[in-house]
Amino acid sequence: ERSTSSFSYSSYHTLEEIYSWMDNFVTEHSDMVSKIRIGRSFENRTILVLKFSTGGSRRPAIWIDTGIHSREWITHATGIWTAKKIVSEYGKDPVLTDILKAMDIFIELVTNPDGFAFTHSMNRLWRKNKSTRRGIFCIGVDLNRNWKSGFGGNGSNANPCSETYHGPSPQSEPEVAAIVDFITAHGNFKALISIHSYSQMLMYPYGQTLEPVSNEQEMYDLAKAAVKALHKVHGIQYIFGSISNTLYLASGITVDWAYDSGIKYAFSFELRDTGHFGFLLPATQIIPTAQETWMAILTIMEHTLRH
Ligand SMILES: O=C(O)[C@H](Cc1ccccc1)CC(O)(O)C[N+](=O)[O-]
Ligand SMILES: [Zn+2]
Repeated sequence: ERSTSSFSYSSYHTLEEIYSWMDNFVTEHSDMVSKIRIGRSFENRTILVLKFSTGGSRRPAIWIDTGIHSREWITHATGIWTAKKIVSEYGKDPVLTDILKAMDIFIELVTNPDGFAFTHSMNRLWRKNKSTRRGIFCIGVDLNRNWKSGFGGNGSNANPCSETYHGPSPQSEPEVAAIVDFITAHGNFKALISIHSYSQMLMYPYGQTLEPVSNEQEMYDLAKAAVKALHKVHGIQYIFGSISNTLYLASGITVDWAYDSGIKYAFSFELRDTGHFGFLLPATQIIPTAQETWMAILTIMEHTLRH
């Protein structure tokens, strides 16, 4: 494909189609968008991040990742639509324009490329990455349990055959280490949004404990405002709160690491639906889901800009 004009934002795509779209997208928006390779996956696929910037150097930054769990296809599709929305709205939407005049946005669309390829080739419901180790007879680590904060705690599993296997050590997985190294080296991230599906929830740390974060009231109020903005678009109801309170204990997760690393506005979405289709959400819901999620993301980004 030579241009993004033939790309369908209302369809699910393969890894190759997404990587090809990224190349065309960067070419077509080279004034604002660049592509950064932050590492390689276990099976040696390149791990790519899109950077949206209108200038400056090392501006305060916002991180968005989708697809850390490979079967959650609505999240990659939402991320792609969001990338297109950012370049379309700059200079039009005053809030987004203000954000991009002061901050940079980084989006990692395929955070688990090996798992994603596997959901297309062999097992649509694969969740983990595809790492293997000598003497271990089950494949893959849950990349949302492999982070340093609370590693190995309740809400993660030491059994390699578990869907929530935390791996042999924190950041043992190249897909996690690549993000940790990139965000740590950058050193100026103010917000992190890690997008999952499904359940229709907007959550914040901690997952590892029921203890509230220091800015719990602020996070609660921001999540409430974001969920309200989301609901206004298509009437979809989200619940919100801390991960441990709203969902269950989960240890070694992305947003607990981000929060403990000083990224105070760390959130995790669970997109549509509430279980009717689950991970197999029909493609007809991609654009409606992305449209409503955009309003919540914009709310979080604006708060980050202004605080
Ligand atoms: O267990 C998980 O990692 C997510 C819930 C979650 C999401 C963010 C931080 C901690 C937990 C649930 C899901 O999105 O993976 C759906 N699922 O259980 O497959
Ligand atoms: Zn998930």
